[in-house]
Amino acid sequence: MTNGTVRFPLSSALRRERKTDAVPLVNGEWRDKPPAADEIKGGAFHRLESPFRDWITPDGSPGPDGKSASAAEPGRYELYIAYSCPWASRTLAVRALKGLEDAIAVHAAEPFMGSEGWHYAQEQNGGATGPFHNHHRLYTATDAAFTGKATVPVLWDRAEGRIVNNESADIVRILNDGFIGIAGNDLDLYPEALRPEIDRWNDRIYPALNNGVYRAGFATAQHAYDEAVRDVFEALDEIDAHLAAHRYLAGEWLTEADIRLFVTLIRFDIAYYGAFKCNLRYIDEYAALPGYLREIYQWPGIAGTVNLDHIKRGYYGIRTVNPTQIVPIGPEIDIDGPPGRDALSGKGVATRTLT
Ligand SMILES: N[C@@H](CCC(=O)N[C@@H](CS)C(=O)NCC(=O)O)C(=O)O
Repeated sequence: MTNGTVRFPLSSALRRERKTDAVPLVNGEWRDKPPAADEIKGGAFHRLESPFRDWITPDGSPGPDGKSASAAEPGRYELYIAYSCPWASRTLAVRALKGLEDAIAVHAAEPFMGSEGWHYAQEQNGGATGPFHNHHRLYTATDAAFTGKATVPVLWDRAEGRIVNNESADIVRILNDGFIGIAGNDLDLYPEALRPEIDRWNDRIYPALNNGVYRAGFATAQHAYDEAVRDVFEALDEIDAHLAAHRYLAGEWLTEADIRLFVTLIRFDIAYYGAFKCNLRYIDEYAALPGYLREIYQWPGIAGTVNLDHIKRGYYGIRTVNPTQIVPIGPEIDIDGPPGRDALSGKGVATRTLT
């Protein structure tokens, strides 16, 4: 011991290794790494950027900011997801709301990652890629020398055998806008007139809540955990007060911002409270949030995108977070009861003309 500091030569060697080599796929080769090993800096969790960011548009013309795009076609694109994952779940929710179930097939991974990351119970046949079990094959089929993480969700192009996009925030917009004439309806979860309001909520909710719970759960330093949990509950308090007076985040219309909030709320009491130690309060203890959560859960199509068993097993199965991987029995949550929000005026999801 020197100057009150205990030195662990092994752990500093491990830290050095992490800097160069902590992602699971290195030059296309898989190495077994615990989730988030590459994303902890100074005890705090910093999420990596998603690398595949192409677009799909109705006619293949470039996407937003001139992004390279291919044309929407029924049956050509597929979603690879895990029900435990909130990022994947928001793409599933938008697929359901937009009536894209027949046009875009879904492949659901097993609820938690094994030594080769996300994997599928049955063999998958990703078009040109052929049969595979492991999700990382989608990444190496797209780029044989890929270095990084093999995350869900993936929006996959069967025709070209490659990942179009692996950023859920993009995929939500692609599903909303890219499949006009193929989607089962004309609903618009990101209407022009509400964009500033939606963007404001997204900017509030992503760092403090959607990613805030991960910053709490993956923190390896007390200060990083404390800060993250404070952010989580400050945001929940503010949103609860807002939703006591407004039906949805952006007022009378249900939008993309509500879907982004929903996927975190539905995981909160059964997973984040325990596994990620976000335990100042349950969602169920708030005034407006429980009814709001029930309303969105009971929205046509949404309950089918939620698998509570996978959520619990997914989070309590994360090795670094819960080494025994024992899944707790409780708490029991009531999401089928009446939402009780009819006193607040709401118009549902807007159509493209915001009628
Ligand atoms: N920015 C990505 C994040 C996706 C993500 O982190 N997914 C997690 C599951 S919830 C994952 O696949 N992690 C794999 C790993 O960390 O190796 C998105 O929103 O699409």
